[in-house]
Amino acid sequence: MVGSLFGYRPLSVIPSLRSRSSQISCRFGSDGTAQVTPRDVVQHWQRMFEANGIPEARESSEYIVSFVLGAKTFQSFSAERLSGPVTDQQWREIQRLSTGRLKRMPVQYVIGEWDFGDMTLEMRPPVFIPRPETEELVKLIVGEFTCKQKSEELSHTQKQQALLPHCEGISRGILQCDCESLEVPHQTPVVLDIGCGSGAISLSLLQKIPQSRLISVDKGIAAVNLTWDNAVRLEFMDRIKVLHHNILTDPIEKFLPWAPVDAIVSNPPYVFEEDMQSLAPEILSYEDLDALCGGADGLMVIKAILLLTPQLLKDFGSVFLEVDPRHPEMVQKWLSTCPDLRLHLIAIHEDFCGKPRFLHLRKRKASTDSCD
Ligand SMILES: C[S@@+](CC[C@H](N)C(=O)[O-])C[C@H]1O[C@@H](n2cnc3c(N)ncnc32)[C@H](O)[C@@H]1O
Repeated sequence: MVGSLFGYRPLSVIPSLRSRSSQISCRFGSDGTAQVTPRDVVQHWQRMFEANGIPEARESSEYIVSFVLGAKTFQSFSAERLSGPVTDQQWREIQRLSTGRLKRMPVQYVIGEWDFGDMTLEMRPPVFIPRPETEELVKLIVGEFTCKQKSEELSHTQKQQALLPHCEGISRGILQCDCESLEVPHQTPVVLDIGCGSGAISLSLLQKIPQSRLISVDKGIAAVNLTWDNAVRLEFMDRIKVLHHNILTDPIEKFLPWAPVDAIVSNPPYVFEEDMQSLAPEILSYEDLDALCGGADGLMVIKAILLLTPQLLKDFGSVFLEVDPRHPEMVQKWLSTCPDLRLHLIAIHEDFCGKPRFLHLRKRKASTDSCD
């Protein structure tokens, strides 16, 4: 879950901003007044961040300056804009935001927004900031539904000949297609997202699977509110239900009106308790630690999710999970002790660092075995 813009260096002492601020170099405009350009400001704050041991100093400075000047990235500025002046008001705003970064606040919270896929989401502490690897999880889920939708247009024989290679093509991990499940229509899939955080997974699925409906739940009220606000911002309110719900303690009955669902997805808290202290100060000081800590073996919430499947998931429905690289083996072992769940691990996918990161499980039909 630890993505870019998060460093691991210990918090250093922050010297006075005033003394360093006066060191900014400036040019003079035609009227003789001092002019500070975006490039000067980026360099200034980069030096400030470096001097204070702030990780990713250059990127942090560029993001903050770009945000205040109304651009996504510093690279998108024209040469003309880069040499033009920064106004007093902009300079004060950059200074205000950069002061937050000097206190190790993640840039995503400093600027109050972040991109996930091609969507811009509002970010508010302490709601978990979506990590880039989770975009891979979304791609796998979208691939699964695309695969199933295409299957509806083919005969069974055609499916075996044409669809299975397609399925394999969209996976980078192990994949065994469960032929029977390809019969299940998924015209308007209902997906349950457990631990929705900012809404990153839910809203991406709504965007990429146009007929889908999402039930998004989180135990944190700040997360529930942020998911809803992001849904409003992206105009997905009609297709999403956001619920404040703790799957470890609250009764399952709340979900029954929507059950059984076609898929359950989650990027749950999965960090092993003993690894929590080695997380970056940005994470430890600002993000909700309940979004990260998965208990002693990182499996506390993962097991709770899998235990919901008998009541909430359709036969042949899928579960997609983001996990720690040690988890695929542990989950497989645990599932072998729970045959009643009828869950079958069909794929382990790697993240962009080559680590086994995503699990795809499928629920077998009660009295029959799957065909693989
Ligand atoms: C790692 S974050 C993922 C957030 C978001 N899905 C994403 O990928 O950016 C895990 C989320 O699960 C929520 N969570 C943790 N334990 C939970 C529980 N028992 N029931 C419901 N949600 C839980 C946390 O509040 C947090 O928002």
